[in-house]
Formats: sequence, structure tokens, C-alpha cells
Amino acid sequence: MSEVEKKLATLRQQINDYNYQYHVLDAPTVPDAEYDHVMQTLRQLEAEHPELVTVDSPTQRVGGEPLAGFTKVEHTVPMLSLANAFNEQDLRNFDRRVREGLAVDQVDYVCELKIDGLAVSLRYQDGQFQQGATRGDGSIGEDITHNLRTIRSIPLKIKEKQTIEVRGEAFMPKRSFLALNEARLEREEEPFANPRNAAAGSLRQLDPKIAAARNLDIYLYAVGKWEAGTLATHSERLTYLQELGFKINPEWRKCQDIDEVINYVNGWLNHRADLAYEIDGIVIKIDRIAYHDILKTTAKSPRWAIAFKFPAEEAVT
Ligand SMILES: NC(=O)c1cnc(N)c2cc(Br)sc12
Repeated sequence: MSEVEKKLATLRQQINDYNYQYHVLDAPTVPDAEYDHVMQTLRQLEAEHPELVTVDSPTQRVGGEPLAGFTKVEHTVPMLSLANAFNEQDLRNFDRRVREGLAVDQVDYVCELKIDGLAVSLRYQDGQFQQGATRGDGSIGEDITHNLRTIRSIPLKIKEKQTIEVRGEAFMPKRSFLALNEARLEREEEPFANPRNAAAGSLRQLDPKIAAARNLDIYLYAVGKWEAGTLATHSERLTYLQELGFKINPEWRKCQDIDEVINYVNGWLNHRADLAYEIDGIVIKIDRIAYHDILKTTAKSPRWAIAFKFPAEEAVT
């Protein structure tokens, strides 16, 4: 490796580390001026050696020309939708069906905030971000790699050379939504109705420069296709995704029975306003993966998970 290639690799790693600390851990270690200086140094050195620019360089997050259209992507592992629960009795009925179906008395659940955004799937090949797609109809989505690359909490390279597909929710934080609508109103443009529509509208743009300017973010919460997958529980998978460098929502909790689940749900019902992003409920999953394989799915949703839906929140203004 030449001295220039070593210098480029060092600068890229430095920017990737800064991005991870700022956008994934929400814990920047250097002032913005230092980040800008290193990024400018990297751009300058790549401009002097264009033949050494790599697709995973942080300077390549925002692509060049707008796409002519979207290509279709098949989800080899379908992206399922969730059955809904609207009250405590629905949750107790779900728990009873689960324990009867498994012929067990006790089941560990994992509760997670249901992020109100756009479900996406990210595919990594040997640790490199290859392709990202919308959920679409669950089997066929649209390739939006060019827009997902602009989200700085999505790593272009993960910490192991894994070939793995991960699923999550891309979203627009409330603060970014308010600023975007203020700017749109000033330009006499139609404001977005809610952060979810704003995120979806941003990710469906053909020009990546538009998505890059929308301050989108993401939380990952599931694994799709993963040949080497061996972890026995969903909670272990969340921890592993975090170790790979993915952004995991920190509010997830393991619950040992439906009473604990109901307490968690009621706790968040009245604290949504405290969050920097919108949620529309709580997702409850059986923790043990072997139980997922026993209960399987109905035509469109898993029997081993359910979404508790919150009443519609008053608009973010
Ligand atoms: N943590 C999760 O599983 C989760 C969070 N937020 C969401 N909007 C969804 C949707 C499905 Br389907 S799962 C899920």
C-alpha cells in the first residue's frame, strides 16, 4: 500500500469513527470544525488521486446525478407486517394464544418502540453496504440505496465482514420535520402532514442531494437473510447488530411475562412527547427464535409478534 493510500485509509477511518460517535452513539468526540477539516483534507487528497476513490469512502455518501427511475428489489426473506392490539385484553389474548401454541407456561418477550417512519432493508456483502430497499408490498420493494447512503447513521462498512441483511425504520426527527415545514412554508410550498410522510417523501426522491438535506435517521431492529445466523434470541440479535455498528433504539426491554409488557406499554403511552422522534405504538416479540419457527406466520403477519397501537398523537407543530 502506497503512502497516499495509507493516508486515505486513515482519513476515511477517522471520518467513519466521527460519524459513528456523532450519529449512532449521539456522543461526538470532536468539534464540528475538526470534522470539517478532516473531511476537507480527504476530499482534497481524493481530488489529487481520483483513481484511489473507493465506493465506501465517506465522501461518496451523496451520489452524483439523480436516478432515471427506481429498480425493483426482491426481499428473499419477506418483510412482514404486524397484527395490531388496541387494548390490554388484546395483549392478554395474544399471550394466551402464544403459550397455548407453544404448550408453555412462561414466555420471554422483547418490547420495542414502534418508530413512525418507513420500513427499509439494508444488505451488506462482506461487511460493505451494497443495497437498500423500501418494504414495498413485503416481497418486492424499490431500490433506494442512493438515498439511504446519505443517512449518516447507516454505516457504509460494518465492524465484521458479515454478509447480512438488516431491517429497520428510517425516520425524520421531530426537530428536522418542523424546520423542513417552516422552510417549505416560507417558499410557499405544501408542508408535509407528518414526519412519516416527510421521511417517505425524502427517500422516494430520485436525486440523492434532496434526501441528504433532510436530516433523516434510522433505527435497526431485525435481521433478514443471514447465512451465518446462529443467535438464539431476538435480544442477542439486537446486541449483535449494535456491536456491528448499527443504530439500535436504546428503549428496548426484555419482559418475562405479559404483565411486564403491559406496564412497559402503559409507561410509554404517556411519554411519547418526550421522544425526539414519533412512535405509533410498541412492538412486542417473543424473544426465543426457536419459538418463532414453531408458531410461524399467517398469510401476512407473524404469530410470534404483535404491535400495540397508540391512539393518533396530536400533530407535531
Ligand atoms: N422494533 C421493531 O421491531 C419495529 C419498530 N418500528 C417499526 N415501525 C416496526 C415495524 C415492524 Br413490521 S417491526 C418494527
